[in-house]
Amino acid sequence: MSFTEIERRGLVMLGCGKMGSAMLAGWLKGGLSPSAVHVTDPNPSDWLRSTDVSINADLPQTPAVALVAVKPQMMGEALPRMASYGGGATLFISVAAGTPISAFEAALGAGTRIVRAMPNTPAAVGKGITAIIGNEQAGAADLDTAEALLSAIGQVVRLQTEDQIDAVTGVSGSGPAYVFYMIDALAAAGVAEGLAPDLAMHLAKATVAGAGALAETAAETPEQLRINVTSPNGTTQAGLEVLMKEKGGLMPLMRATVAAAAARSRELKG
Ligand SMILES: NC(=O)C1=CN([C@@H]2O[C@H](COP(=O)(O)OP(=O)(O)OC[C@H]3O[C@@H](n4cnc5c(N)ncnc54)[C@H](O)[C@@H]3O)[C@@H](O)[C@H]2O)C=CC1
Ligand SMILES: O=C(O)[C@@H]1CCC=N1
Repeated sequence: MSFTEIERRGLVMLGCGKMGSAMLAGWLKGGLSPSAVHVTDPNPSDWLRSTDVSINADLPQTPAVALVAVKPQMMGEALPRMASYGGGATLFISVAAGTPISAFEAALGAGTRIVRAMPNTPAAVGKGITAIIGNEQAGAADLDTAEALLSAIGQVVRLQTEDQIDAVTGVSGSGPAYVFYMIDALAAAGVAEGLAPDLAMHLAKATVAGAGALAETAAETPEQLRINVTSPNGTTQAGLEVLMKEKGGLMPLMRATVAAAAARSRELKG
């Protein structure tokens, strides 16, 4: 399967909210024809309506790909609409947290090719990272197709086992939210030190974006990059003595944060 086939047979999206829209924005930006995309969503956003994709209209009979992007809690109600695509002709890609491959196999029937994926919202600007794992029916070509599609919105990593996806969800699926909160916290701390809110937010956003870009591209480890900022007995050292406290510092806090998210992912399986 290739993008040509997606253009020819269509891509159906079941649900197109925040995550679906982030992915769709990336695909449209990457050159996917809006006419190839068919969205089923009872509550399409203004942004979605502003695109030229087909919304809540007739669906293709055997689309190349069906992307499932509804909340796990809506799955039972939404998935039966896709049942006619089960059995093998259409490749299913689900981004739903918590919903295991076995639930799709039960709803869509034996022989259905399913790739479970965990993306994140920086997909909207082509900077996402998505982890994927396929079921037994999904062959190498299906994983290649999923990877090609998801590469249009950022990086793709392949998992060895499905249970890894709970930890992935806790780290990179939910991770952007932690970083956005860190931006808010950094900006609020700047305001508390006397900066105007706009300036503090500008500094916080640019610092997180710049540090992220440096961490991703530099040859040095994040640890070394941190050391490079830290002059002996200087300002950073004073700040890090608070942030790196063994008890109550960022390390145990992040450990507990990711553990809670991963535990919720496991819980959603029911
Ligand atoms: N938001 C994020 O950062 C990420 C979300 N996910 C997963 O993506 C999925 C969607 O999450 P969000 O986009 O955040 O939620 P959302 O609430 O923004 O989007 C869900 C969409 O599904 C639609 N919907 C509800 N019932 C439906 C039905 N019966 N048929 C078709 N569409 C229906 C809603 O109208 C909504 O537009 C979830 O399963 C979530 O676990 C995965 C990774 C990251
Ligand atoms: O919060 C959630 O459940 C979804 C999954 C990962 C990010 N958002």
